[in-house]
Amino acid sequence: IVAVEDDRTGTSLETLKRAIMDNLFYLQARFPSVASRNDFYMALSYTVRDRLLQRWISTAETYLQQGSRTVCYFSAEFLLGPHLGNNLINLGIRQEVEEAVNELGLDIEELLNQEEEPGLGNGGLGRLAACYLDSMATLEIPSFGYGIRYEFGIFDQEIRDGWQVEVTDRWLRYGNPWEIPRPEVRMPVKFGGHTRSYTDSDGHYRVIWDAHHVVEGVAYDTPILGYRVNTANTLRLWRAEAVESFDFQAFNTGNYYGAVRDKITSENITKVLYPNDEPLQGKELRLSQQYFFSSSSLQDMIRIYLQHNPDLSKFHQKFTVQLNDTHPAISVAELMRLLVDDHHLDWNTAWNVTQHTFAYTNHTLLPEALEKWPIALFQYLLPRHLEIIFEINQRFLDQVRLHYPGQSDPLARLSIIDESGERYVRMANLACVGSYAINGVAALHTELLKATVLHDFYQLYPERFSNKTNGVTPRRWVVLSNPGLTGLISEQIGDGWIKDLDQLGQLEPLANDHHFRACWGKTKHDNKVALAEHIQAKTGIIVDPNSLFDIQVKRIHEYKRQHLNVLHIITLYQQIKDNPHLDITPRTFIFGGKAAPGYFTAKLMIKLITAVGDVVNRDPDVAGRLKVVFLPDYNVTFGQRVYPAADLSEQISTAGLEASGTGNMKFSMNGALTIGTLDGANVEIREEVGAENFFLFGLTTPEVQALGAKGYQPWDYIQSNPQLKRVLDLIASGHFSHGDTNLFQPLLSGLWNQDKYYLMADYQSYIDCQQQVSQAYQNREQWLAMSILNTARMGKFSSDRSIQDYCRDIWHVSPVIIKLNG
Ligand SMILES: CCc1ccc([C@H](C)CC(=O)N[C@@H]2O[C@H](CO)[C@@H](O)[C@H](O)[C@H]2O)cc1
Repeated sequence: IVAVEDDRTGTSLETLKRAIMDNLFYLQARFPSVASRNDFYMALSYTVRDRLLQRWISTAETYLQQGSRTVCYFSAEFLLGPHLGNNLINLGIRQEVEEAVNELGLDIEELLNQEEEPGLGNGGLGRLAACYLDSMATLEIPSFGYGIRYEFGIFDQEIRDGWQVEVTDRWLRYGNPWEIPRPEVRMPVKFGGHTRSYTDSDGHYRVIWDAHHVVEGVAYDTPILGYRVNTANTLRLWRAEAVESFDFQAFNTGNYYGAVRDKITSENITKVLYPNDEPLQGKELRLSQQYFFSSSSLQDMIRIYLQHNPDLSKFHQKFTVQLNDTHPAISVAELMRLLVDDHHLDWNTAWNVTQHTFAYTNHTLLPEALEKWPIALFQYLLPRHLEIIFEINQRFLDQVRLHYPGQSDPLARLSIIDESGERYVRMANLACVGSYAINGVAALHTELLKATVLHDFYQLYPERFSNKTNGVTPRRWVVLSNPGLTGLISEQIGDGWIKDLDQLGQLEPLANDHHFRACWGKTKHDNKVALAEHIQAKTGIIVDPNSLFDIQVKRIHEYKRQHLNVLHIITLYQQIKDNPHLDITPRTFIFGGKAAPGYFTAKLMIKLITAVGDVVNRDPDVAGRLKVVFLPDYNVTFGQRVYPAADLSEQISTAGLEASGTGNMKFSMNGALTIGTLDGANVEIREEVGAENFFLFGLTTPEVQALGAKGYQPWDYIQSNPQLKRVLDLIASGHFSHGDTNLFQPLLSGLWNQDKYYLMADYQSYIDCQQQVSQAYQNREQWLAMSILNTARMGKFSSDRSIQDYCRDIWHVSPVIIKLNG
């Protein structure tokens, strides 16, 4: 008897081919000859989705049955990246599907590139959330991701005449096969209005919130499949809908706008992601977005909880919530409101539940990124929460007063309310007061948190503080991005490393193996050739894959110092102009990154990069030995192309300012060597790979602080360094701006006068270090050995290790093994 495989779950060649064609027919209502590439992409995606649904449903069922303790990851951003390729890897059916697609006369790469990536995040914070979802599922941890389903994600970036231009990201225009709408999961979210209090029949003090308007949060679920496990967790993203999407009365009176006003204003809440990656803009809509998803998520958790437990005083034993920075910190006040006002718990019980539910992760030390909201805005938008925050703060300060008898300063600093000048609600303080655990994202960052911005809280609650160094998922960032390297590694040590990254250590001895080094080098070269083709296709610039690929990709920000990188390029350029026969290591400088639309200096930095590129790339003296490329629209798909092709990873932020960095980990895992400062996770990468395999330069954090304290004069460094002066003068001369001496004035005067990020102080050390890099690159065997050792020693930086740390030290949650039913 020929066993006929189930069309929905079978993975044999014939079954897959039939399933793809069935989905093209029954879901896309298309037959092959008229079907578009998107039709085939959709048909394939549904075919793959079918094969993870069984896991998804079995997982949900098991969690319900077992009532497992569950982690909820609250994040305003999830930078997921394209799903199809990742799900093929995690299901372990990449080969089978590629064969089926080929037999149908289609090209899997084309179909993979058809997917619009869900750009529901800005940068590091959003991508970390996505890596953590992958690891929580792979480690079989019962968990939910909760966030916002923005209709428009991070803008698409185009470069026109060297300048960034933002283009709306209509990622949903062709539909999204990876989400399941849950129209019945709707949560009412109130805004504005007033509160009134009364004493109820049992003499309890009760508060009613008469809201100005109500918006409904509607759930959209995306399966998050683990790697080679049966677990598929859920990412629940909320979309805002009007309670009444059409007002017939208004319509009948001919007030057509009135008829849809509610619909428009409500839906505006989840219309678009705020494209800022550090600088704060106290916009009302931003606070509305934060409250909207925090409230919808907490209401949903209480709904799920009450299905099995009537007693909410034990809510924190079932659920724990990780606050991804302060963006969801309003949740602390919202859980109190839900427990006290809606479920009539007494204040102390509710506070005990709240404090044992939340844990807070800080991702930045930049003062301008620490969120604080004007009291007036709170009064207007969230009047009941303001009352609750005042009550929380009063009770908190009563405690603090015991700790600091007669001292007002610590109280003023610790208070959730900033009383100086216009009054604000400090969201980091609310998060710290309302959480049982507080962590930074790299060892240095956590120490700086304890010593600076959260020092007072550390004094008060030292036991709550811990470090949780970031990590990245090796599934997307090695297996999916770098199949060549994956094959080479697994050939040598098996594929256990994909779920246990410390096994990469077994590669160490091979660093001394000439043949393995050659294979390693070839893999890297093949990736560089592929990237070179992509660069030519996207920008028309021809780059030499034999040159050193020196890459800096991350959000554009002065503290990340992309402009210091440019100073190095101009230094090399001048050396060549001075002596065209100079023996220089040919380099290709590749940049990528978006600037927040309102961040003028960052946009000018992009223009500087493209302007210098235009001149250097065409200069006959340079003769192609230096190439400068700004590759537009840096996103997850872009990252998957660029990390495997790098020789040198630029991690050159001012010491003390990059909380961790995660690109640094992705580069090193793919065999790139790092040039960097002792900042963020660079410190730990250097510890793991060995100082001899890391190109270190620049001031340390204490040195930066000391220089700042004693009064930093950037001009002193320029005066005493002719090479540096010549570089700045060349920019000022208009050499890179068609003679326009004004264009880069704002950048130059910032460096001459203030140089807030110590570029002048670090310039010479950086240049000297880059010289060492060029020399090292000349010694191919040595470079390959260093590259192999970098990858071999990256075990610590798997997001699986990070999540295991959170489970052990903060969440106290254990894996639940899923058995597939039916
Ligand atoms: C209010 C606007 C705003 C938006 C996003 C943010 C994020 C915290 C910025 C961010 O992405 N931080 C990065 O987080 C990464 C993950 O932990 C770290 O690796 C980076 O060092 C940090 O800059 C701050 C302020």
